Order: sequence, then C-alpha cells, then structure tokens
Amino acid sequence: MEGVDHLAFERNKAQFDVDAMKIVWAGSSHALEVSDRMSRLVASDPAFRKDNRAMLGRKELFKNTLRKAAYALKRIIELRLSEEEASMLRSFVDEPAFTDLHWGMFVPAIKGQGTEEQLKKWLPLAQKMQIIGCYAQTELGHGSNVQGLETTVTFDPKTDEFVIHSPTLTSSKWWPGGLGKISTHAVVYGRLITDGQDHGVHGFIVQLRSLDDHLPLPGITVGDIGMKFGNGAYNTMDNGVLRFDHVRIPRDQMLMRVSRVTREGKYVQSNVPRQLVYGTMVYVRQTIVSDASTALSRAVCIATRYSAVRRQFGATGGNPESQVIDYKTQQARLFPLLASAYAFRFVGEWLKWLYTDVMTRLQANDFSTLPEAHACTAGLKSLTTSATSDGIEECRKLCGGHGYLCSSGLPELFAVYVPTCTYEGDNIVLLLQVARHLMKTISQLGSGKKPVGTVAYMGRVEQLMESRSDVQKAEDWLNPSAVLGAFEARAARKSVACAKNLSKFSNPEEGFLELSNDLVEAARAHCQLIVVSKFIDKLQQDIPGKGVKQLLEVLCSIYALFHLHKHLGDFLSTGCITSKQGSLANDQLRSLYSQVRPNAIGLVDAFNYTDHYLSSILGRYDGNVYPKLYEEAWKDPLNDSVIPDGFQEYIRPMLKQQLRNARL
Ligand SMILES: CC/C=C\C/C=C/C/C=C\C/C=C\C/C=C\C/C=C/C(=O)SCCNC(=O)CCNC(=O)[C@H](O)C(C)(C)COP(=O)(O)OP(=O)(O)OC[C@H]1O[C@@H](n2cnc3c(N)ncnc32)[C@H](O)[C@@H]1OP(=O)(O)O
Ligand SMILES: Cc1cc2nc3c(=O)[nH]c(=O)nc-3n(C[C@H](O)[C@H](O)[C@H](O)COP(=O)(O)OP(=O)(O)OC[C@H]3O[C@@H](n4cnc5c(N)ncnc54)[C@H](O)[C@@H]3O)c2cc1C
Repeated sequence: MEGVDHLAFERNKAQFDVDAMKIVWAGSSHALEVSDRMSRLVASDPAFRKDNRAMLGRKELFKNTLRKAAYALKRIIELRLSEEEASMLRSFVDEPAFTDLHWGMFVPAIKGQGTEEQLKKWLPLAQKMQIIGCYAQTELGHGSNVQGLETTVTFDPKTDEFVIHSPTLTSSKWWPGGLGKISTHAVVYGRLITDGQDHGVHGFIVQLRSLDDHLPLPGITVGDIGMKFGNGAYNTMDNGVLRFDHVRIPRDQMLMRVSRVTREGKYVQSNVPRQLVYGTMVYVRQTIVSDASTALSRAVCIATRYSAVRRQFGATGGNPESQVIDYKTQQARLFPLLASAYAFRFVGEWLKWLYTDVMTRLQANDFSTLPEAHACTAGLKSLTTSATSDGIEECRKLCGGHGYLCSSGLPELFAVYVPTCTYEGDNIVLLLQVARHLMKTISQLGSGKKPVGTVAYMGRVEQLMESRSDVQKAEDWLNPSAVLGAFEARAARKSVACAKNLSKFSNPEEGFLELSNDLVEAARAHCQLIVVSKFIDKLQQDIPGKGVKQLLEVLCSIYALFHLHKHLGDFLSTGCITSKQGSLANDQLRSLYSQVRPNAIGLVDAFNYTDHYLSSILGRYDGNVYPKLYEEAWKDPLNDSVIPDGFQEYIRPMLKQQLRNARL
C-alpha cells in the first residue's frame, strides 16, 4: 500500500530518542542539518537518478557519470554551497567518478606536498576545476612496493626541466582513477634522478592533456584499463594507463615541500621527514575509515529493515509467520554488524582528530606522532574495510534470495566497496606495517622510551603478561575495564610472542617474512583493541537524549564480546581468559541481542539515509517491499517485449528440431 508505513509498528518499539541518536551518528547537530539538506537535495533532483545503472553499457554509464559530475558542479555554484556542503552533495550523488580523485587525492597531494608558492599557483586552478587532476602512483608492475616504482624523472640542468620517462612496460602507470579519459593533470610519482644519482620516489605535477582540445600532450600515451568487477559499480570510473616518452616539465612542477632541486641541479632535503611524500595516502586512509562506517551502515540498514518485513515459518493460530529478525541466528549475524557500523563511526571520528593533530604538529615541526598516525591509519583502514566488505556480503545473505537482486542495492554496494581492501594499500601489506610498529615499540621498551598513544598499553606489558580476567558472571563482561583488560592482554601477548620468536632469527628481515602470519594476527588484535577502546572512550562523553547512551553501551559491548567470541582461540591460548569466562561472554551476548531487537529499526533510522541514497527496495523506509519488487521486475529491459530477441532466431528452430526428432 502506497503511503503506508509498514514499519511503523517497529518504529513504535524504539526505547530511545532516535533524533538524538541521529546527531550522535552525524557528529553534531550542524553536520546532521547539512547532511540532511544535501541528501534531500540530491534525492529530489531527477538528474541524480541512479536506479538504472545496472542496465547501462560502459559508454552510456560513463557518459551519464560525466553528466552528473558537471551538473553537480553547476548546482554547487548556483546554490553557492560551502566546501562542506559541496563535499556532502558529491557524496550523496553516490557514483564513483573522476571528481573523487580530483578532490580526494590530487588536491590533498598538492596541499600536503607543495610549497607555499606551488599552493598559490595550483590550488585555485584545481579548486575552480579549471584543471582536473588525479593521483598517478601505481604502475603495472609495482603497487604495494612504492620504492620499486620505475618511472624516471631526470633533471636536465641545460633547460631547467625534468624529463619524465616510462623505461619499461611494467613502468606504465596503471590504475589511477580519473586518468583514463578525463584528467588534464596528474600528480605523478617517479624516481628523481639528478646528475646520475637516484634520490628515490617523489611527486610531480604533470599536464597530460591539452586544455584546448583534451588531446594527450606530445610523448603521452593514455587510456582506460578496461571493465572492472560488477556491471555498473566501479565502471563509472575511468581507471587509466599512462606512458611517458621523455616528457618535459618545468623544474617548479616538482612538489618541493619535502625536498627540492635547485636551478643548478642540487638535491636539497628540508627538515620534514621523507615519509611525508606518502602523506596523501595517510590522509585518504583516514577518510576511508569513516567511509567504512557509511558503507557498512547502508548494508545494515537494508538488511535490518528487510529482516523486519520478511516473514518465514511459525504461523500459529491464524497469526502471521515470524519476522526473520526474531530468529536468534539472524540477530547474531546482523547485530554485530550494526554494532560495527557504530564502532567504525566513532573510531573514524577519533582518527580524524588524530590526523588533524598530526597536521597541526607538523606545522610546528613536531614529527613525533607521524609513526603513530601511519600505523593507526594503515591498521584501521585495513581492519574496517575488510570487515565492511565481509559485512556487506553477509547482509546480502541475510536478505536471502532477494538480496541477490540488483534492486536490493547490495550487489552494487559490494562491487563498489570491495576494492577498498586493495586500494590505498593492500590490507595485508598495511597490517604488516602495523606489525613493524608494534615490534619496534617492544624492542624499545628496554631503552626506557615510554610508549605513547595507542601503544601506551605496551608500557604495562609485564603486568599484562601476568593478568587474569576477574569476570565471574555474565554481567561482569558489561564492565568496560573487564573488556579492555582482556583485549589489551591478548594484543600484548600476541605481540610479545612474535617479538620473542623474531629474536631467534639472526636476520630480523628473514624472521619477519617467516613469522608474517603471526605478525598480521598480532596487528589485527592491536587494531581491534583500538576500536574497542575508542568506543569506550566515546561513552565517557556527555551524550544527551533519552536512552541513547544506554543503547550505545549495549552496542559497544556487542562489538567487543562478539570479537571475543569470534577470536576465542586467541583469548584462551594466550591465557587471558578461561573457557568458563568465554562462555559467560557468549551468554551476555545473547542478552545484549535481545536488548537491541526492539530498537533495531530505530538504530538504522538514526543513519538518516534517504531512499535515494540507499537505492534498495528491500531497505525502503516504509518497508513496502513486495509491491515494489513486483513493479520493478517489469522494468527490466528483458520484459520490454513478451518474446525476447533471439528467441525466433535460436530457440524456435531448436524447439522445432527437437520436436521433429521426437516424432521420428
Ligand atoms: C563506497 C565508496 C567508499 C569509499 C571511498 C573512499 C574515499 C576516500 C576519499 C577520497 C579518495 C577517492 C577515491 C578513492 C578511490 C580510489 C583511490 C585509490 C588510490 C590509490 O590506491 S593510490 C596508491 C596507494 N598505494 C599504496 O597505498 C601503496 C602501499 N604501499 C605503501 O604505502 C608503502 O610503500 C609501504 C608498504 C607502507 C612501505 O613500504 P616500505 O616497506 O618500502 O617502507 P619504506 O621504506 O617506504 O618506509 C620506511 C619507513 O617509513 C614509514 N612509512 C611508510 N609509509 C608511511 C606513511 N604513509 N606515512 C608515514 N610513515 C610511513 C615506515 O613505517 C618506516 O618507518 P620506520 O623506518 O620503520 O620508522
Ligand atoms: C579500484 C582501484 C582504484 C585504484 N586507484 C588508484 C589510484 O587512483 N592511483 C594509484 O596510484 N593507484 C590506484 N590503485 C592501485 C592500488 O593502490 C594498488 O592496487 C594497491 O596499492 C595494491 O597494490 P598491488 O596491486 O601492487 O598489489 P600487490 O602488492 O601485487 O598484491 C598482490 C598480493 O600480494 C600480497 N603481497 C604484496 N606484498 C606483500 C608483502 N610484502 N608481504 C605479504 N604479502 C604481500 C598482497 O597481500 C596481495 O595478496 C587502485 C586500485 C584499484 C583496485
């Protein structure tokens, strides 16, 4: 029935103030107001329609994306939107596009690595979109190993220029989004060579295409790398290939904040650490963590609403069948994902703070927190994107057969999301970076250097090696210190075990390779500890609204105890808890799921997503699923005609032949 809220009876069950929770989710009343306004603006404009994407061929799909990008900019200018509003509007358009790389990587790379002079020259051009840029780092043969890039950038003192060259096939730039067809410029990473000396990888601003006719400039070969996973999905993006044949750029297009080349060709390093060349990746990894909570919450919103609508079995005495959300197995799969979405939101908020703090310190030449920022952004990017990708797929399964339909919104969400496990650093490679940080921290404990930030607990390592959980009954697991104690002890013990094993190797690098699986597990345990502890920290804040804080406490406990249960082997084998305590945690989880159940729809409503943004019939706000699914099926191009193309040509003769054979 049109106009009827089929989920109203669920909404009435909520025991908390949903509007107050919306503010907590958005981060502030202001952020909620802006995101609400921008999402409605996009949803109400037919130019931003996206329900037909799965049906479009690549060229049509891509052209459609270009139209939307140009239209979005037009609206941003017409409505005089602020940077914050514009960025929200673009995110609600919800279509991967070259603009993501322009705003998400090209502009930040210039901001982070350019000198004042370079910012003055390039930023206004980029900000007004008079040029369009991308981030060209990865090559056909080299992605994770940035130091292995082959592109050469050789200084020619005669002309005061750099000569950029792709010496081999494997040195072709490969993957950069926006590069394939649209970008006019790129920040290109290559090996800087002056006077025959290789100074390693640096970034350069390079013009790729003419601003007059958009044709590639001389010496440049550029194109799209081809269709990617999923039909519509990420194919709205022109990931590209790029080759240079001795292309010349002026010397002042080297991004020179970290180091520079003088007119005479002298290489001069400034006082900022070399690793700042990797700074854009740190920035983007940080944004990816917040985006993980967005992607996971979308999937969870769809699966939760549909689980309340869907009924199977259990019809007794004329009553309808049971809602699948009431099955304990459904709750045990769904509610930890709901809790994870909130957990990632809060750890994302904290990571943003950490990043901002690091940036402020960098301005004052304090580089002390850079390793912590690198380890946290790398580790949390890895943890949250892996969990979100798996979570989206789990949500598809939670929706049964209908989840497999494109109209559920879940296949496209998965296909668009899943490369986050690879881009901005393969998730295993990034966990190994965290492991290095942990091993370094442990190795420095003896020197009296006190570990700070997220590794501060390592300073209590002796106590953590001995500690025993004092949980005696299920409710004891609701105590944050019991949870923190167990997670800290597990993380510390896993790292210490790795460090002990590493010390048996005469060559530490050999040991690192040999023990890398254990190191990855130790890094994961450390990252889970960060998520749990930041959720607990969030709950120390004043959180207004009836029942809001109580529900967040429930979700926090679910996040922690679900992971304790999932990784019980870790907690038991390291002796942090007993098997009895493990089973008490499981008992407590069951009770927590029951507390979430009446609030489940309210908790997903608090994400404040429009139906346009969710683009899911199963996740519709009004729960009017079946009539809309039925209606949608008839819109498929296959249903344009009763008899499909190809039937007369192939199937009719086949049928006739088979009938003839049968009669013989
Ligand atoms: C639904 C849609 C959802 C989400 C969309 C998300 C949007 C975000 C917004 C904007 C972006 C828009 C669109 C996104 C789409 C796609 C974009 C994708 C872009 C890319 O993928 S760009 C390419 C990214 N490439 C990588 O990440 C490569 C990974 N490799 C590395 O980073 C490094 O090489 C590695 C592996 C970390 C280190 O290599 P290595 O072992 O060689 O170490 P080094 O010798 O280089 O380093 C030694 C030293 O330096 C420290 N360090 C390393 N990295 C950093 C760093 N980044 N910052 C600070 N410090 C660093 C390292 O710890 C060592 O320290 P030590 O000497 O031990 O003290
Ligand atoms: C959709 C998408 C968009 C992208 N956009 C951009 C972009 O805009 N700009 C850009 O420059 N790049 C971009 N990339 C490239 C991306 O950053 C790289 O693909 C990514 O960094 C992974 O590197 P790789 O492909 O070399 O993987 P590889 O390193 O080859 O990984 C292959 C396998 O080897 C394993 N492995 C590698 N090294 C180690 C190790 N040391 N120890 C253990 N295992 C290891 C990995 O875990 C993985 O299982 C994009 C990629 C994708 C998929």
